[in-house]
Amino acid sequence: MAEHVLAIDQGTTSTRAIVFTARGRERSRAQAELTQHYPGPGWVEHDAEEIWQATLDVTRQAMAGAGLAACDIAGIGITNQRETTILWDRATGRPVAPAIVWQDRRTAERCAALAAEGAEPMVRARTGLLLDPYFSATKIAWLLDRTEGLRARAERGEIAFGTVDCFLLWRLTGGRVHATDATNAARTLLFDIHRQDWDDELLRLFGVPRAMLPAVHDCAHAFGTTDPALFGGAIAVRGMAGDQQAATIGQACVRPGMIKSTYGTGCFMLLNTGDHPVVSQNRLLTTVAYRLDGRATYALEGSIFVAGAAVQWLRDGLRLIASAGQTEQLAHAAAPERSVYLVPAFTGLGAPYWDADARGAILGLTRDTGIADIVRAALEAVCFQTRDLLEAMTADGAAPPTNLRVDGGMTANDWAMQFLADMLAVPVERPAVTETTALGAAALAGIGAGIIPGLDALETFWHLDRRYEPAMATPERDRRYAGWKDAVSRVRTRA
Ligand SMILES: Nc1ncnc2c1ncn2[C@@H]1O[C@H](COP(=O)(O)OP(=O)(O)O)[C@@H](O)[C@H]1O
Ligand SMILES: O=P(O)(O)OC[C@H](O)CO
Repeated sequence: MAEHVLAIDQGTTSTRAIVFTARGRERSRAQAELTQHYPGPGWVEHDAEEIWQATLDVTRQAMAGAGLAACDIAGIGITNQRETTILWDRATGRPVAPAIVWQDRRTAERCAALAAEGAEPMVRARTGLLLDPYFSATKIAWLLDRTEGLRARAERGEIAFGTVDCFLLWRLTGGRVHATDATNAARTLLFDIHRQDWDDELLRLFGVPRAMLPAVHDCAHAFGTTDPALFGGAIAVRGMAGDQQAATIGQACVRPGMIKSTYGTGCFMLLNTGDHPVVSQNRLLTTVAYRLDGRATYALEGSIFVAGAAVQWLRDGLRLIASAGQTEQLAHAAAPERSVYLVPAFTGLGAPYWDADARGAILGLTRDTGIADIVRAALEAVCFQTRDLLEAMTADGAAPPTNLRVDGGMTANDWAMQFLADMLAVPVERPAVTETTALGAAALAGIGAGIIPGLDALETFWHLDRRYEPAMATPERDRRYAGWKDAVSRVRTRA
């Protein structure tokens, strides 16, 4: 009997495939970097063909690394960067434009116009989201309106829309299946999270033809089987979830009140609110954490657009550092008395500010400011923003957490994790398996395949690697956070 599951984790900066056992142990992995394209200020694009080729390569490598054939894999789980928008020709399977990435701000004006028309309350009530370029709907409309003849073709059903999960499923199944799951659908601005269905009024508002949309299924579902030519035999695709939702599962945050924060390109904090969709009074998002057996579990989400991306910018943009890992040693070396603040609003500000037009700034520079101070400020900014989110969540009525489970590439940085615990005054816990996103997708596939009994099993998969205890005195913590709030107020374009 096949006793392994394979997770495909298609993130913003890389594509990974990881083979897990039915007990959540990693057997092998493969990874490929993804090229980022910045064709204009605030624009971010990916090449969907590159994403597909990388997915094929890493999947084959991970299977070979574990010495497994297609018949040994009980199911594939797909997890993905969310919201990123791909349109393709159903006849050829080829993308008709570059993928517009979740960070892209090109539709900020359109969102502002819709808000001025008074559309936001209805959009919020049905989707749990806000009118922001982050989500897919205005990106789809932008593509339809900017490419000659595309809207008419979409209306005739010749063009398909999908987030990355959906596009990969289409390609994996040889163009036979056009489907997504409820967590990804919930990020489009077109999906009613209460009725769990696409919404005609939202489709009209955003100008998106229904004929483009995929079917929406539970996260553990028989989505289809891969084209046998791809991996030497057909493999069933049995799990699917957006990456932050998959990380919530992988972190075993499967009971109401449990909370996790993931530090990859951006930072996303999700609080499981059970079968109750909590409406935030503090500009957090209400979203689907997962849907199993037709029942949705909801989450309150705080989304920050730039976390590890600030470290990448220091490395690739400014060339202040040679590697992300160097930031730890430099942060230690920075003089503690210097107060430099870096507001990484490169693509606007996400939760709880939602200011698409804000742009980044570095404040508090003096003649003796050095590279180490700027590096430290970039790491601190991620922690300050996490505190912004936690304060919004507790203001929304969440009980103050007893700990925060963290994961993602940036959590390798011990200095940053200690500062995070200090800033939140909450212990921070890093699990032994930091690939929680992939683990969550693998778990969904394992549940779909019947080799993992259910979400409760995730609790037995979770083991602590390191716990960071808060050590900073309250006045110092408050002084530094007040400095951050002041820095943010300087870049905001609206209250
Ligand atoms: N030791 C480190 N210190 C700080 N940031 C790091 C470190 N290692 C990796 N990162 C950052 O983590 C991010 C990669 O994390 P990952 O979870 O793979 O992201 P994604 O899923 O968004 O592609 C990069 O932005 C990188 O700059
Ligand atoms: O690629 P990540 O891990 O930064 O996640 C991206 C998010 O899903 C965007 O909403």
